[in-house]
Amino acid sequence: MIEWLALPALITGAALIPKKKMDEAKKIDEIFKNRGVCIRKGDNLIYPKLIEKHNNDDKLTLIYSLPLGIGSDIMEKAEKIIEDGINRKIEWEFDGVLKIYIYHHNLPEKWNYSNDLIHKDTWEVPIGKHPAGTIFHDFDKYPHMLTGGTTRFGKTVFLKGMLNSLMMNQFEDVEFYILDLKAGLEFYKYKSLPQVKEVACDVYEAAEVLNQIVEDLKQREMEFRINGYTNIVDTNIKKRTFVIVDEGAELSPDLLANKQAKQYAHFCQAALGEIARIGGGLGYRLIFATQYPTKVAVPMQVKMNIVTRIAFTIPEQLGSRVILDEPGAENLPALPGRAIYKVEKKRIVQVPYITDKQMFKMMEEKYNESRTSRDIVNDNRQDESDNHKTINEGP
Ligand SMILES: Nc1ncnc2c1ncn2[C@@H]1O[C@H](COP(=O)(O)OP(=O)(O)OP(=O)(O)O)[C@@H](O)[C@H]1O
Repeated sequence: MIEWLALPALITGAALIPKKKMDEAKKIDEIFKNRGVCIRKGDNLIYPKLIEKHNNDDKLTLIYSLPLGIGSDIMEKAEKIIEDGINRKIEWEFDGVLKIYIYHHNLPEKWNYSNDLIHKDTWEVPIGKHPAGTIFHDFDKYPHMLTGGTTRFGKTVFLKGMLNSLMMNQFEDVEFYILDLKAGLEFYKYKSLPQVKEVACDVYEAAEVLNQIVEDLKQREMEFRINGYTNIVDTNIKKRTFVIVDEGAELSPDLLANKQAKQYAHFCQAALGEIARIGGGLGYRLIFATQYPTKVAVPMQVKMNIVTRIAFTIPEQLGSRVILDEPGAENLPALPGRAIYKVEKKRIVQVPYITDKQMFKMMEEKYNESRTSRDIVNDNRQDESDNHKTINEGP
């Protein structure tokens, strides 16, 4: 009797033993098999081969050797499938071997801009939180930036965050020209800041401002030539000039109906191309943003000279290719501030959130601080001039 009962008990016991969770590497192997990510050699199918596996506090890194004939393009197709299969976002890169990164911690859905993001006296601005830490972009290393994404996913907040960081970092040495082609609704309010030289609100004003910038650029180029300078970062010149374009598509002749506006737009695109092409070494930094990431909205000359790309959520893979030169942004979750930052490699980040109110408050504090320190400097100058006077007026 006891023996008779023992068998079902064993079976029930076996059913209660939890199944061993399939680990990520095994799941990915399975996905490669199920999706036929392989090449055929005779009767054999050869799949990507896991050659190394590292696990640390931040992430699991899986390194695969790929059989000849399979390139990084397989990941363009497999990325989303792997993410669905392991239920986590992944990052990957290919440098002879395929590296897949699976982070242990998820990104926050929102986090606020704060004072500790200010890197005083540098040209570094926070881009966003990444599972491995906060990522900063150095405008002296990579002078220009192209950003795109569907409306309402955080481009403007991102641009404002950068404006704020640059102001806080380099209060005395930064200047801005802003082409706010959404009728000035976002940036015109910053026009009274001494650092903001001009805010253009339509294609005609933009052409005027860009004309001025191109003139200055030529002048600066001549000065550099005379002095034998090749790049501003190797000189003592501290000033940097940022040209921010928010809604670059408004400068696309193909998207404008009015004949005269088209002509101005042609000029604007050519001028922006020139800034992107030669401005970097001369201290000009172009930030070009658009919510219509199409070939006509992003001039070729601009795109070709911008290494740094930031894509917010974009519905079509085509749009991701315009901004990043590869797919990915179409797979981002529909969260404002979630973006792919690409320079050297792609990283998914959550951009810090900042409001106009917070910016005005920080800027006001900064003005008060700089006025106080300027008053102190002026007091010293007073002493010096008094000394000077005394000497001049001596017997
Ligand atoms: N980094 C962020 N974190 C959390 N929420 C954000 C973030 N950025 C933007 N948002 C939210 O998304 C809304 C839209 O952001 P934003 O105006 O920057 O979008 P946009 O892409 O510039 O849109 P549009 O092109 O229509 O101006 C904001 O009002 C805010 O509520």
